[in-house]
Amino acid sequence: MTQSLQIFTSATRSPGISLSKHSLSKPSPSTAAFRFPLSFTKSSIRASSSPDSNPLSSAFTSQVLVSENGSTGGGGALSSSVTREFVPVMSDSTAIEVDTVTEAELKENGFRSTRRTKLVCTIGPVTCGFEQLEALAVGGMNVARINMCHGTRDWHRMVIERVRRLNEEKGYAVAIMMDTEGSEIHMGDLGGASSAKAEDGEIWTFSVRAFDSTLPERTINVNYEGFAEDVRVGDDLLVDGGMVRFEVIEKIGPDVKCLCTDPGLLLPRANLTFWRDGHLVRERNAMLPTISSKDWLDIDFGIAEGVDFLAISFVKSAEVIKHLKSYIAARSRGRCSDISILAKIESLDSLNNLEEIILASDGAMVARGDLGAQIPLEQVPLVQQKVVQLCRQLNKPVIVASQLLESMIEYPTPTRAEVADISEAVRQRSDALMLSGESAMGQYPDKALAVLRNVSLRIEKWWREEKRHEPMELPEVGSSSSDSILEEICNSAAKMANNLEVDAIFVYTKTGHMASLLSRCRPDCPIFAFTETTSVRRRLNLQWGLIPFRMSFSDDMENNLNKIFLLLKARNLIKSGDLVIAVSDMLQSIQVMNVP
Ligand SMILES: Nc1ncnc2c1ncn2[C@@H]1O[C@H](COP(=O)(O)OP(=O)(O)O)[C@@H](O)[C@H]1O
Ligand SMILES: C=C(OP(=O)(O)O)C(=O)O
Ligand SMILES: [K+]
Ligand SMILES: [Mg+2]
Repeated sequence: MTQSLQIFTSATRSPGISLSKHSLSKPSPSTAAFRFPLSFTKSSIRASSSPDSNPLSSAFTSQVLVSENGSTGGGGALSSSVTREFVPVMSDSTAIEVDTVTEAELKENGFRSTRRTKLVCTIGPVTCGFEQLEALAVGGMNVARINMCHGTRDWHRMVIERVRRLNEEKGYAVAIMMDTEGSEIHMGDLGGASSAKAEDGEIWTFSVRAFDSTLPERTINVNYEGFAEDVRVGDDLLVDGGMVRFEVIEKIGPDVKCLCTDPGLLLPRANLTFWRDGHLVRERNAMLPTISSKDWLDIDFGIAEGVDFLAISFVKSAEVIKHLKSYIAARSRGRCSDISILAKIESLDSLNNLEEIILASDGAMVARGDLGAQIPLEQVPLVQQKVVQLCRQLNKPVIVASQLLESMIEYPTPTRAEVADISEAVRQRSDALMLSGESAMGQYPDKALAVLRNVSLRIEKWWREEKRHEPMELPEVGSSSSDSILEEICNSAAKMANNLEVDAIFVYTKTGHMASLLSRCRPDCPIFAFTETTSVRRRLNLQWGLIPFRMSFSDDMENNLNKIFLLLKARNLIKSGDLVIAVSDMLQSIQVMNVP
């Protein structure tokens, strides 16, 4: 017996939330008889293939006629034949885009245990191949990050193209995040070496001189011309926030002689900070622009390549984000909503302007690597907690980044402390976790990703089992009355979903806004977000609990629902009797219903 309770708000007609109609109605699948392409395993295709000029899609798709009662005909068995092998092809307007991993996860574990925390992988030399990228996608990568500190633009373009191809051919929605270099002080390349060991008591030269061929022994290039002027004898020079430590002992023109006091491995282009009397010296950094001239060229490159996220390093104020946003809007003539700007919280200045910066941005990253070089290490966990909480209140996605599994760059198993650190980030309900060196140049990128995945799943399960609905205040984020209505609908829908223990929330969202408002509530069930645009689908992939689908839909909510039920049932992603709540930003309503 399928019943649906529809609660309509009549906001478009009268202001405020008034429940003008309560109706019990039966969704009518009989209205939805239409053709749509579904994907099949190779074996089932031979029975019925469709004419298609694309050799790939014709090899993998078939036209299926959905009859009035929702059963399928002409295509062979659907349920058991859908495996990870098939390739979804989405040229038809009545198809639905979902990736094979989501599909397999939903089938294997059911709605409740799909992963809610999203995973970001930095792509580097060990993961830039197509097969390696695919392995990461299969392992749960939601966002691929390219770091403009490293590699050439051609290399980055190649990675972007491969991720695109993966999405197109395999139905993934892996988003691309480009991370700017920023203009803080850092070392140069180590003359081609992948690392150099600095031993206790050794004397190294840090120099702003340009060396034409090979670097002299124990010499490090510094990218910032004022370096030798700015440091003083007696200063502490920290590489990568203290991974290696030197004391300045002598200045000779452009050369600064330093004594190694804490030995360690120097990595190419590592960040440099200097400290005097226990304080970070940052006058000069404060004068450097957040976005350097090289960063602007990289940003142009990112816009041209159509990346989904730009992560801006060493953001100090909201102004730079606002400026960048208007630049992008002008550059892309109105298509500005296609790129989200993430502020990296990694400098002392960003902490002083935290709320303004997050408000101006589309999301934030707790970039613990550099942050730990700018504030005492013991403060980093508290800053993380604060940023994660603030982002959720302001409805901005937040990523926790750096050193989550640092030991796995070299070893196949994580330390217990690393597992505890990941658990804490998941427990804080951050939207996403990020791998850096672990996936860019480590020996076990897939294993590291599996650790993130498994720890996320375990902690999320614990949350649900313990029914730990945190009493977090979610303040209003919008300014207009229609914003308030949407927020109330989402807050109520999420609460109803928890109380009624529904299987999933369905949201139809054009811009993604309503999906993010639901995600902010962190409900117990997953949120199926249906959107019409591929780029919105990709961007939603960074947000907690959202399973993004792309399909075209009409203004008729009931039609949309029936279409979705048919499509998802045909793929065995939902079944008759499942309880769902549906909301939409086109029609301000909350519907509770059993899948017919
Ligand atoms: N595109 C790339 N090419 C080569 N190496 C890379 C690339 N991206 C990242 N790496 C390697 O992975 C390490 C960790 O990446 P990440 O944390 O993003 O950079 P960083 O250490 O500069 O902050 C880098 O130090 C570098 O050795
Ligand atoms: C993510 C960070 O930035 P990057 O890797 O670009 O230094 C960080 O500092 O933690
Ligand atoms: K960077
Ligand atoms: Mg950084």
